[in-house]
Amino acid sequence: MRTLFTYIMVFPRRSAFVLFALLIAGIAEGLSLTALLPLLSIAVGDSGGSGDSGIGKFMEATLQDIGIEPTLDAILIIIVGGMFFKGLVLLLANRQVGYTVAHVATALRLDLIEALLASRWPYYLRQPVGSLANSIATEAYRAANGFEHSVNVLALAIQVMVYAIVALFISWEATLASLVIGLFLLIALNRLVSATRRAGTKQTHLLRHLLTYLSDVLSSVKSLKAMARDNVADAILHEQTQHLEKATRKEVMNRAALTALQEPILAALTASGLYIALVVWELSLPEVMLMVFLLTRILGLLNKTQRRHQQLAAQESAYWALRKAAEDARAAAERSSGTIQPTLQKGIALQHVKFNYGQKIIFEDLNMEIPVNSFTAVMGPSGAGKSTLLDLLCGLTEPQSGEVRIDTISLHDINLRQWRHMIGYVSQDTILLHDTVMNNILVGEPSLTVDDAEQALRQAGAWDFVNALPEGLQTVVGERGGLLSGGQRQRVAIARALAHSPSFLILDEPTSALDPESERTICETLQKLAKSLTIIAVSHQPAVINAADRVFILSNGVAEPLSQTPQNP
Ligand SMILES: Nc1ncnc2c1ncn2[C@@H]1O[C@H](COP(=O)(O)OP(=O)(O)OP(=O)(O)O)[C@@H](O)[C@H]1O
Repeated sequence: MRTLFTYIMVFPRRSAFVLFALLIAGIAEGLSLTALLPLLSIAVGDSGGSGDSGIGKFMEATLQDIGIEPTLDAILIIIVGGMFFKGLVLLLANRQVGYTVAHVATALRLDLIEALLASRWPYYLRQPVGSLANSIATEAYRAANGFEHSVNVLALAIQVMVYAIVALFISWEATLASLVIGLFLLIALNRLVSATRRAGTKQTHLLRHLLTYLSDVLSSVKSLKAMARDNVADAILHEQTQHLEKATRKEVMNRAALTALQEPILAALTASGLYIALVVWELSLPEVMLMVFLLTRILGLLNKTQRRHQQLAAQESAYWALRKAAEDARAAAERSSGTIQPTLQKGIALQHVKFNYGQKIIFEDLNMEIPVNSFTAVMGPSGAGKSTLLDLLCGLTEPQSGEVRIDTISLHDINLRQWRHMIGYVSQDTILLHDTVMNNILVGEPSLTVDDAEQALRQAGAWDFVNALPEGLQTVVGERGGLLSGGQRQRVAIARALAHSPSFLILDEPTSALDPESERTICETLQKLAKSLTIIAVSHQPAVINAADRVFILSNGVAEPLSQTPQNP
C-alpha cells in the first residue's frame, strides 16, 4: 500500500492519466459484459428473464428510442460492435500505460544519475559501478513495472467498488455475500503475496550483489585469465546466480499458485452459492443467474486486484532500492554555495591546508604557490597525497581547514562548475569510452568541432597515430580503450583535456605509459603550452621533472620545493 501511494505522490499527473485510461477500459469491458446478459435475454425473447430485473426492459426501451428494433441479428451486431469498441478503448488505454511506464523508468534513471553526478567525490568513489549499472538497468525497469501494477491495483479496486455499489441496487444479498467471500479469499491467499514480496526483495539484493561482483571481475578478467584464476570468479558467480535463480523460482511459484488457487476456489464458491440458491432457497433460475453473474464478476475483479497486488509486491523492492540510492546520493550532494566567477590571471595558492580521510591525516600544513602560465611538477612517495592534492585543486574534495585560493579568492566562494570548465584534467588511470577517437575527445562538450579535436590531438602528439588508424578519427577504441596501446590511450586522454582550451591543465602521471620519444614530444608540448596555460603535473618521470619550471616534493603532509630537499626521494 505504501508503495502504491508513494508512486501516486511521485507521479501524480501521470498516475491520474493512466488511472483514467484504465478505468475507461474497465468500464468498457464491464459494460460489454453486463450488456451481454440482458441483451441475450432480449434476443432469445425471454421477457420474464433478466428483463424483469429492469435492465432488460431498459435496454429494450433504449434501443427502440434510438430506432433499433431489438431483433436477434441487431442485438448480435451490437454485442460484437461493443466488443470491438472495448478492444479499441483497451488498446488506447494500454498505449497510455506503456508510454507512462517508459517515462517512469526514464525519470527514475535520470534522477539517480543526476543525484550521483552531483554528489561529493568521496561519496561517488565509494559507489560500485556494477551496482549503479544494475540500478539504472534492472531496478529502474522493475520499478517502472511496479508503477504499472500499482495503478492497475487502484483501477481494479475502484472498479470493485463501483460494481459493488451498482450490484447493491440489483441484489444487496448477493453483493454482500460476494464481498464477504471476496474478503475471506483475499485474507486466505495473502500469504502468497507476502512470500512473493520476500522473494522480490531477495532478488533485488542478489542482483545488486551479483552485478557489482560481475563488473569487478570483468574489469580485471585479463590478469585473472592469464593466471588461470578465472574459475574462482566463475565459482562465486555461479553460486550467486544459483541463489538468484532460487529466488526467481520462488516468485514464479507463488504467482502460479495464486492464479491456480483462485480459479477453483471461485468455482467451488460459485457452485455452492448456486446450490444454496436453487435448492435451499428455491429461487427462480433468472434470479439465480443474476446473483451468480454479480458474484463471479465482483470476485473475479477482486482476484484480479490481488494478482496485480502480488506482481507489485514482487517489484516494489526495486523501487525502494533505487529511491534509497538516489536519496543517499542527494544527501551527499556537493556544496554549491560558491557564486563568484573565477579568473586565473595571477595564480593558485594552497594555504595551510589540512586534510584527512577519516582518521588518516594526509596534509598537516600544506602550502604551495602555482603562478599563472607556469609548469609545476609534483613528486613524492606512493600514498603521500599527490592525487588528493589534485582533487583539492579541482574542488572535488575540500580541506578540513586552510584555503585553496584562485587569484586570491577562496575556492569555497567560487562557482565550482565555472572553475571546472577552466580545467583540463588527465587522470592517472586512462580509461576511454567504447566509442570513436573523436567522441572520446569531444565528450561532454557539444560545442567542440572536428577541427578542435584535430588540433588537440596534434598538441598531444597523437595526430600521426590517429591519422594512421583504419578509420582515423572515427576509429572505435574498444572497451575502455583496449584497442589502443597504453601510451596511445594516454595521448588521447591528453587531447581530450586540451580540446576545450582550458586555463589550468592538471595531469596525474601523464607520461607513465609512454616511450621516451612520445614522452619527449609531450614534455615539449607542455613546455610550449605553459607559456599561455597554467600546468600542474604529478609525475616521477625525469623528463617531466626536467621540463617543469618548478618541482615540489610531497611528503609527510607538506610540500617542499625540490631545491630545498637534499636528495631525490
Ligand atoms: N577516498 C579515499 N578514502 C580514504 N582514503 C583514501 C581515499 N583516497 C585516497 N586515500 C588514501 O589517502 C592516501 C593518499 O592517496 P593519494 O591517492 O592521494 O596518494 P598518491 O600520492 O597519489 O599515491 P600514488 O602515487 O600511489 O597514486 C593513500 O594512503 C590512500 O590510501
